[in-house]
Amino acid sequence: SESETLLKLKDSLQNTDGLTTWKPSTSPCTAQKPNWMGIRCDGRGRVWALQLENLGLKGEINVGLLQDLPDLRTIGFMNNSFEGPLPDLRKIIGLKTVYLTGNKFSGTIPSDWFTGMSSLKKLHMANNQFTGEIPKSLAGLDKLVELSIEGNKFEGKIPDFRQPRLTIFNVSNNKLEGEIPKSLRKLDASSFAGNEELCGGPLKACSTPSKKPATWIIVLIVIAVIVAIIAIVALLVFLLGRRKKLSESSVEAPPPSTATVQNRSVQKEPEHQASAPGSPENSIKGGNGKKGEQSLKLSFVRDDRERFDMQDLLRASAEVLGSGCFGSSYKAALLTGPAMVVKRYKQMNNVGREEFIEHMRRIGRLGHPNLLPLVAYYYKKEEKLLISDHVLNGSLAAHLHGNQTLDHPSLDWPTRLKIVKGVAHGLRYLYSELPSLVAPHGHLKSSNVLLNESYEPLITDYGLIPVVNQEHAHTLMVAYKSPEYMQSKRVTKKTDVWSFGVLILEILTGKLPTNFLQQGKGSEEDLASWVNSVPREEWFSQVFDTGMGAGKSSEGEMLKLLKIGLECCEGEVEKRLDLKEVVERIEELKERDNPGDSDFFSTCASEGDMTKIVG
Ligand SMILES: Nc1ncnc2c1ncn2[C@@H]1O[C@H](COP(=O)(O)OP(=O)(O)OP(=O)(O)O)[C@@H](O)[C@H]1O
Repeated sequence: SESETLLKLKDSLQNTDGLTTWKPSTSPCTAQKPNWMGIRCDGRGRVWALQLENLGLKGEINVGLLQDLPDLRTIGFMNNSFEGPLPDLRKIIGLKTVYLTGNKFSGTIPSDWFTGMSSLKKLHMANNQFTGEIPKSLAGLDKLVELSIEGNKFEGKIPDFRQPRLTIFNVSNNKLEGEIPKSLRKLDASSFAGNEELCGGPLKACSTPSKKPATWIIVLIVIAVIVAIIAIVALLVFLLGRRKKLSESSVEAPPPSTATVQNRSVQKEPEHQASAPGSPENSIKGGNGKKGEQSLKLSFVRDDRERFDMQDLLRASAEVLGSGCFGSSYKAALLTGPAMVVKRYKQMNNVGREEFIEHMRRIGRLGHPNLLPLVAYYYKKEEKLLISDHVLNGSLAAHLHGNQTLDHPSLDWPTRLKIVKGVAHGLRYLYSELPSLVAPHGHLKSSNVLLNESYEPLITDYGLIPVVNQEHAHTLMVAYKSPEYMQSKRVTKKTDVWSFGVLILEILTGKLPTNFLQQGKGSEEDLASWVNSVPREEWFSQVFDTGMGAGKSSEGEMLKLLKIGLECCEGEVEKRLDLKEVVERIEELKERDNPGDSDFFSTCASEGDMTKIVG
C-alpha cells in the first residue's frame, strides 16, 4: 500500500523527526485530504505530491520505492541535507515537478539524463554542488516551463533552450562560459549573472574579431532607422485618430454606472479614469446581444454562493476602490444581492488556461474565518477578473494611515491585537492547505488585510504567485521584496513570515513601510531598522503609535508583540522564526499584562532581553 511504501521511505532516511504524523496505523490520505505531513492527495485519494522541505532530511532518496506511488507527480525535497548524485527520478513515470533546491547534491549529470522525462515541467535544483555541463537533454523537454539551477558549479556552454513557454530560467552563479544562445538572449541579465566567462545577449558582448562596418553602411542604417521612426509615428497618429472616431460613434453598452467614484486606497494614486470591468477599454463586451452574453461567463468556485452573472455586475453601480500593482478594484453593488468586489488582473499568464482554472478551484476550496473567499473568476487571455465579497470596513491600511475622524477613530490596542491574531490564524491555515507553494501568501501587506463589521481581519490576494507573470511578480509582489530575495534571489517558506513581521511593526507603529516595499531600496531603511535605531527608553513615546491609546497595563504585551515583529524581520532566513513558532507566540499574547508583570519594562525587558530585541 502507499502507506507501507512511504513508511519504508521514512525508514530509509535520517533525521525524520519532522515526520511524526507518518504512523503505521494511519494512511497518508483519507479521501482527498492528507493525513501525513508533507503529503498532497489527489481526487482518487492517492499521493500526488511529496513536499518534504526544510526538515534537515539526510540519506539516500530511494526512487525505487517512489515508483510504487502511481499518481506521484511532484517531488519536493528543498532545503534538506541530501548529498551525492542526482537521484534517478527518471524511474518515476509522469513526474511533472521536481524541487531539490538547497541540498548538497553533487557530481556530473550525463548529457542524455533527462531524455524521456517528457512530462517534466518544473525543475528546481539551485544551490547544490552539481558539476560538469548542463545536460543537453534538458533543452529537449517540450513541456519545460521552469528551470532553476543557479548556485551550482555547472560549466561549459549553455545548451540551446528553445521551449517557448520557459518562464523561469536561472543559471546564474555557475562556471558557465561562451556565448548565450540566441533563444535566451531576451532574458534578464540576472538569469546569467555570476558566470564570468559568459557573454552575449544581456551580458557584455563576446569579443569576436571586430569587423568595422564601412561608413556608408552606418549612414544607410541611420537613414533607415529615421525613416522607420517617421513611419511608425505616422501610423500611430492615424490609428489614434481612427480609434477616437470609433469610440465617439461606439454603441457599446456603458460600464457599470459610476454613481459614486471615490478612492479609498491610501497608498496609491486614484484611478478615476480607469474603466470599470465590462467597459470598452476592457474589451469585455457588455452588450445586450447574445454573443456578448455568451462571452461573459463567470466561473463560480464555491457551491455555497448565490449565482449572478456578468450582466448583473455590469448593471450594478460601481465604485473604484483603488488600483494596486495588478490592476484596479471596483465595488459593484448588485441590484438584488450583496456588494461584490471585482479585481482586474492583467499580468496573470504564467500558466495556461487549464492550470489557471485548476489553481482557481484550489483557491476556491479554501475556507477559513480569516481568509476572504474567492467567489468567482472570469478568464480571458489578456485579463482575468477575480470576484469576492465587499468587506465592510475596508482595508487595514486605510485604518492605519487614513484620516482619523470621530466616525473613524484610530484602531485601539485590543483591536490591533485581534487583527494580528486573525492574520496569524489565516496564515497558518494557508500554510497547511497550500504546502506546495513556497510562499503560500506571497503578497501580504496592510492593503490586503480587510476588516469586517467586527474588525475581524480577512486576508486577501493570497496564493497568487504561481499564476502571476514571473517578471511582474518579481518586480511587484511583496515576497520578492524580502531580504532573501534581494540578497540571493530566493523565496523560502519563511518569506511570508518576514512580510508578517513588517505588517506587525506597521500595526504597532502606525508607520508606512513603503521604504523597503519600493524595489531596489536597501534594507537599511526598513521599518525594523528604524525601530532598532530608536533608543529603547523612547520606544513608548516614539515607536508605538499613540493612537492605540493603550495604558501602562498593556505595555508588556505590546512590547512582546514588537519583539515578535522584529524577530520575523530577521534578515538571515536561518535565524528567522518559522510560522509555527510565530503563531504560537502570538497566541500567548493578551490584551493586558498579568498583574505580576506590571513592572514589565524593568523586569522582563531587562538589559539582556532588550539587547536580544535590538541585536
Ligand atoms: N473585498 C474588498 N472589500 C473592501 N475593500 C477592498 C476589497 N478588496 C480590495 N479592497 C481595497 O481596495 C483598494 C484597492 O485594492 P487592490 O487589491 O486593487 O490594490 P492593493 O491592495 O492596494 O494592491 P495590490 O494590487 O498590490 O494587492 C485597497 O485599498 C483594498 O484594501
